[in-house]
Amino acid sequence: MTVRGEADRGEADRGEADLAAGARAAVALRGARLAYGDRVLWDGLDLDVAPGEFVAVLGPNGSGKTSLIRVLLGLQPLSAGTVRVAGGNRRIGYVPQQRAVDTTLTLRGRDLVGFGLDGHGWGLGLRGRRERREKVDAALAAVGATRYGDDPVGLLSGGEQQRLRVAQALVGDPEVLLCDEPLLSLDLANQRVVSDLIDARRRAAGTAVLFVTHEINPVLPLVDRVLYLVEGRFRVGTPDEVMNSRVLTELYRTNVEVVRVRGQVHVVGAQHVCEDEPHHVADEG
Ligand SMILES: Nc1ncnc2c1ncn2[C@@H]1O[C@H](COP(=O)(O)OP(=O)(O)OP(=O)(O)O)[C@@H](O)[C@H]1O
Repeated sequence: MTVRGEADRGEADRGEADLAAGARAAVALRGARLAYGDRVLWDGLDLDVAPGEFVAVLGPNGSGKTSLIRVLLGLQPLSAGTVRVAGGNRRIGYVPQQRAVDTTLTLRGRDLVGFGLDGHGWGLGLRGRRERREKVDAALAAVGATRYGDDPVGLLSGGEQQRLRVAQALVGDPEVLLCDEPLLSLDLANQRVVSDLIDARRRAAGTAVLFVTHEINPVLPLVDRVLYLVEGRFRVGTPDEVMNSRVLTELYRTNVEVVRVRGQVHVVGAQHVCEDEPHHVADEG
């Protein structure tokens, strides 16, 4: 048992409350630091993502968004701090960027979705095979892909392929869904379909969502909180708390104006920071 004096009790109680919140969270990062050599992508990152919460991860090229996803997938160790994901790596769904698939790919949609099921525990028996097929059928139906579930993936449109990737990520009933620019190169209608599918899932099943994106507007109505990364600095908060001129000017260290037009957020003046200047390391979190 640890004995502590009055003076440090407040601090310790806060620490315990923090630990309790972390234990309930679907994703908990504490004092997380990621550096490649002497280049620090982020440091001192504390983030709890609650079950069912939708967190958008924003930031310019090279700010470490994909690296954060890799840490959560267990593919990249932290340089310091801790990371915990509910259910461990087996309960994570992952939706990658939409990208062109070789048109000669003869793999069927339902096979692609089936890759999302852990091969273990299903057995080779009839019952295992039937349960597996039912799960895949349900996942195909949930994303509206039943019609083309038996077609070769290479012949499907980008939007249809992306629905299958969402089905693949969801078929294993994940507690955490990690999405890395899943709307890139989709038209507006398909952006809407894919983001609505993800939103429906987190509402129905309490799946926590971390959603990396360059463009917040297509998901703005769904976003509970934003993690905004810029050159080693970051802010976490609601879209209103983070996506405003004062906070983004601090983050980018240049004059940035955030304008809201018809419910959309437009960031003016930040683009040149990531396009013209080499990415460099900031020394603070
Ligand atoms: N394994 C690695 N070793 C060294 N540097 C790396 C490694 N992985 C990524 N980087 C560098 O870290 C930086 C952050 O990369 P990351 O892909 O996480 O950024 P990002 O925010 O997702 O960028 P983008 O928006 O361009 O996709 C990049 O400059 C990248 O070159």
